[in-house]
Amino acid sequence: MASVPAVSVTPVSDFADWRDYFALLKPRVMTLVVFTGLCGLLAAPGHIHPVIGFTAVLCIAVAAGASGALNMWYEADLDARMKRTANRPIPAGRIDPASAFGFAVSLAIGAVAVMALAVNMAAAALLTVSILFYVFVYTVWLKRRTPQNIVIGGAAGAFPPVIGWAAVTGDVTALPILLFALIFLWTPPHFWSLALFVRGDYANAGVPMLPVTHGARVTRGQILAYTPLLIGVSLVPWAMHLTGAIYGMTAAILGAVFMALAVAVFRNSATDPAAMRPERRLFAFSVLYLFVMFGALVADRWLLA
Ligand code: HEM
Ligand SMILES: CC(C)=CCC/C(C)=C/CC/C(C)=C/COP(=O)(O)OP(=O)(O)O
Repeated sequence: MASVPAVSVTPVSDFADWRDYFALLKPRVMTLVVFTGLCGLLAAPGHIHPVIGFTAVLCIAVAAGASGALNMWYEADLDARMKRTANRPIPAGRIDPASAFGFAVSLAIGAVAVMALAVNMAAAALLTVSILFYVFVYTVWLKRRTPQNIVIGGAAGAFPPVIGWAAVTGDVTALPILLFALIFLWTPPHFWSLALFVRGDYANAGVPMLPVTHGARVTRGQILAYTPLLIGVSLVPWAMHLTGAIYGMTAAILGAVFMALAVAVFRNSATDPAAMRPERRLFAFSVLYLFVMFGALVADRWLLA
């Protein structure tokens, strides 16, 4: 007798729950966005009521999450072709694109509206620019067109400390502009070190990331070229006496480590991701670097004030 076929039970994970909506917000990347935004706010001169300050940081988090969700909505086709992203809620079929789009647009509009009403117009305007930059300039316009996508489009991720600062002061002065430049110059080594060891994914999806279009050697050279620029800019706030010794020493020490790791990447000639330990180390360190640098900025302002 033929055996009875097993009844197919749809796994619970095929249905969206709150965790899938949360995943749309790219929560891991958001940690650093929130931290740099909070540090921008804490480093700014003047006073902000703690509830308003909390609201401003929440708006930055929600807006960053909303633009991450819009990025996932727009790129579901690419995400489906990459191992790292294939299980995201939209390509995996757990959230339908229309629901994701509605969710993301509502959050983005809500975040800007609350920032405008509860905090100030300068912070709301900067928040709007950063959302539009991530969604239109990076995701829609540049990502599929040029290996410079993350250099130009990456500026979106440099806005949070400027927004945090503007939430307190209502304006933008030299220090927040330097913090913007710091993240702007940090993004290429951050991303290209990762892109080297996940190059295959981007090649499969046809995304023109630098290691795909110009190979590992050029990418490693570009990482090495950006690192001294990053270190140079990181020291300017201290040289201009906009920050104190804690920040200055942190920038010097972490900058030296960053440089040593970038040199190790440059000296590596491996093309097999399994032999890209220097690249993995630099990527992991890049995240720690930004956390510690912004922590030092706040420590300076509050401990040495
Ligand atoms: C265009 C610029 C950028 C690109 C293309 C990029 C890309 C990536 C990718 C693909 C990952 C891998 C892990 C993941 O999918 O979560 C990652 C990790 C990460 N990125 Fe970026 N990134 C950029 C800029 C930024 C910025 C500006 C920040 C924050 C200031 C940031 C913070 C992080 C953090 C914290 C992680 C680690 C997440 C984890 O623990 O897995 N990134 N980035
Ligand atoms: C306040 C505000 C709106 C902040 C902007 C948020 C932000 C951190 C933007 C930086 C860009 C970023 C994380 C790109 C990720 O690349 P990707 O989207 O190509 O990554 P993926 O391959 O993982 O989808």
